[in-house]
Amino acid sequence: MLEIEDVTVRFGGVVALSAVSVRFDKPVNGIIGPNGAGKTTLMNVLSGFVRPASGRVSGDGEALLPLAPHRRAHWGLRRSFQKEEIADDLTVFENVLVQIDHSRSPARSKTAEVEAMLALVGMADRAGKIGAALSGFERRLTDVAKCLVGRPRLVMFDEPAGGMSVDESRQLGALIRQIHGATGAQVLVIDHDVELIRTICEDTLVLDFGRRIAFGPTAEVLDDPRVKAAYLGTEEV
Ligand SMILES: Nc1ncnc2c1ncn2[C@@H]1O[C@H](COP(=O)(O)OP(=O)(O)OP(=O)(O)O)[C@@H](O)[C@H]1O
Repeated sequence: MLEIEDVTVRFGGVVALSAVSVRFDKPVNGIIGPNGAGKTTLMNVLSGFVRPASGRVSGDGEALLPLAPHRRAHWGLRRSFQKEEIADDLTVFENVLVQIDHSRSPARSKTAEVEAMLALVGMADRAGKIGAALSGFERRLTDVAKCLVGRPRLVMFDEPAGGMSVDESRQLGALIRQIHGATGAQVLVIDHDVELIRTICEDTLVLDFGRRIAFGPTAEVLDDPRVKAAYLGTEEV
């Protein structure tokens, strides 16, 4: 469970997040809002790139804000960025293995874990392909596998469907739905594709100008007049 309490972030005169509190306790949770609403800032607070002016964050009861970013990774925090981080000269298998190479588990169990996650994302048959030869979608799937090895507890996706076709976005959505069952990790997804959020997220947080304007079951939230008003003139909900 991820608990965010009273988190405020300021960049000079801009209040990017204003006393945001929310408790995510479902397997897959969404964060939506118009441009500049504070979505990425909230993920940056969780991953440790941005230090809030005030507030607390706990994951499974453990305070996360005092932990340096690498300690959060050790705790089980994973993040997939809009632009995937795939090494061009390594194979798909090696790109994923690098994530857990330092762990003390026996080599055989690390290999088995990488193979299992490549099978889950549908890349087992391309494990030997080098990064430079991958399509955009294959890079995304490899990046997801990287997030799933090493016992993740919280996996965050920042616009995972950006640049994907409708079919790829659907496949990615189905994969994201499987993460909790396969690894036990909770998932947080930011995306402008409201249909993706509607399909895969049990609960959704809506931010607007750094404030929480709605939170709860996704269908109810998307039907909320305040949410529709926030999107008016920008995007369809
Ligand atoms: N490093 C920074 N320095 C100054 N201002 C920032 C910084 N990062 C974000 N902001 C500002 O904070 C506000 C929230 O930005 P943020 O990127 O979190 O929004 P967002 O909801 O992710 O938007 P988008 O959907 O466009 O990605 C915006 O006004 C933005 O200009």
